[in-house]
Amino acid sequence: MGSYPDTLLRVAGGFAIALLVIVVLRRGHDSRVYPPGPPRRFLVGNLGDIPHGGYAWKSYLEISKRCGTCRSDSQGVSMMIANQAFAASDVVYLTAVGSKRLVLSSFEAARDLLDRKGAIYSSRPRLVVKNELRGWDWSLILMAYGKVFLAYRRTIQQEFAHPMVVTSYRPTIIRESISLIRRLFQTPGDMAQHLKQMAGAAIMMVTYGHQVNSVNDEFVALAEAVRKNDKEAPGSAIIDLIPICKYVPAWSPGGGFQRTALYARKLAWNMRYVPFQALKAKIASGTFPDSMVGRLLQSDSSLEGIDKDDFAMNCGGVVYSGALFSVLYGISHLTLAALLNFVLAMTLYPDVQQHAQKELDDVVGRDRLPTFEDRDRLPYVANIVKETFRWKAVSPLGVPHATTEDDTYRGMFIPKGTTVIANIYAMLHDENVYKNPTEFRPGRYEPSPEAPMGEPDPARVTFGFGRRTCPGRFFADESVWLTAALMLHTFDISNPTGAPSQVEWSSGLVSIPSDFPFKLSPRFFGAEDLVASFEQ
Ligand code: HEM
Repeated sequence: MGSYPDTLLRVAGGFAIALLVIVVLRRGHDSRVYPPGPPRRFLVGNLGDIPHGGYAWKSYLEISKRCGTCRSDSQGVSMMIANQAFAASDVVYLTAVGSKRLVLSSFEAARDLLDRKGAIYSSRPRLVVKNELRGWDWSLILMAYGKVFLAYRRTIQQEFAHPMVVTSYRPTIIRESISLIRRLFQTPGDMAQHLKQMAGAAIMMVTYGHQVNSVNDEFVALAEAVRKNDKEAPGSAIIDLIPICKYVPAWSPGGGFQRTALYARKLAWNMRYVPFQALKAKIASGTFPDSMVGRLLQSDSSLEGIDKDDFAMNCGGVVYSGALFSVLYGISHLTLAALLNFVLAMTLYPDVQQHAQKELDDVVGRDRLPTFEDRDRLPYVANIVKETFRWKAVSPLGVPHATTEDDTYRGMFIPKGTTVIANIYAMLHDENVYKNPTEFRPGRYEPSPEAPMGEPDPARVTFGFGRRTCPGRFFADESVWLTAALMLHTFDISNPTGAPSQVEWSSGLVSIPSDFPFKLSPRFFGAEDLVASFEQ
């Protein structure tokens, strides 16, 4: 916000006050009961409660705990009820300057609303800066619910459905994971770079049929340029709160954001146009690498009036860059974050690692590498992957949904146009569901007297909800599983310092751990040769 000149702020402030007066006047006639929320202040509502300055998932969880003692009165105005001990509220409602937010912090609430009432809980909030000024409305991730959204969603979902991943994408996942392990044997200290390259290369290959051979790849650089230029979280700018400001002309004081937006548009265009054109040129020259974008260019499916080239180009852009996630990192960074969390957990929990390695020795032995065919016979390794996705949420607040109709839930009114935030972090650390949630404990998924079916698979939460559930979840899960199994099989992962690791996770749409001490040592004689001689 500091980058916007004072004039714009003053204009924005004027509009805000006018809008607030209208909102307050209208509230006076409202007799509905809203979900609980912190007390609202005159004119500004919950503006001061809406988390700023990072780690919003923790702040929302605190609000939800406090709001066990909040009640909405019949005027829709929330207040704290002093000295009363209610359980935390898993549904919290905040309003500010005309915007409405509902924060869900239990799986049950997310399932009831986002899954079961998907028909009215599957849109995205209006994003003035990102979509309307910077032109990201082509991106499925940010698209409002409707016919065009459904056309894109159907395609991406089919392209990344489980059978498709198994039959078409596994060879790429295997090739990139093996090549990662080879690089780890050569320069283990560069692990983070190698993991990043692996995750990006796999996506790039299945999307455009393009082989990424180094982190300096030209297409990767285009996405990186977008990331560097586009750091604000979508929906966080003052213009998002007061959309009318978007009409401030570029030549007027405070209109500099228009020029920034134009530049951002150009970068985003290059990011999806350049790899797309490169693929088209390859196809024209007769060297047609199998890829999602290539298949779409050749398909005849109905596209709701969207130009076929635009459709294929936008699908490629969505999968590769992941519009929303590229604000901080590309989609591949979600996979990277999960893998870094896995390695960190192995340095912190050597018993877990040894247990998995014993399972690998028993099932796979030491004269070959684990493959997807071994997966069902390696339940402990599978549980390590589940626990990796639960222990540290890589996308702690997911992507906000928005309602397209008024609704009532547990007798509380939820208006049309409400932004709905699923606090994935809170759900994965819910003590009613996961015992000692901060501990990395893969055994929690095994049956026990307290949980006869084991604790629930975090995948029901990690990848979002309902009609917007992550379509890339099978691809991500298989990539993380194979990499984890190969690393556990070939390396001992340890903390060389012996001292506790001081790790911080970044705040933002993707939460990624900071550097931490680790050492990768070959686990048995011949491990490197197994990897070097591996053929698909
Ligand atoms: C560890 C890896 C990943 C995690 C944790 C993850 C998580 C998520 C989450 C939480 C959402 C929002 C869901 C919602 O709105 O409720 C999402 C959306 C999405 N993800 Fe993933 N994702 C991962 C990897 C991938 C990959 C590899 C792809 C590539 C195919 C992908 C493609 C998408 C797309 C296109 C959407 C938008 C769907 C829509 O708006 O309808 N994701 N992801």
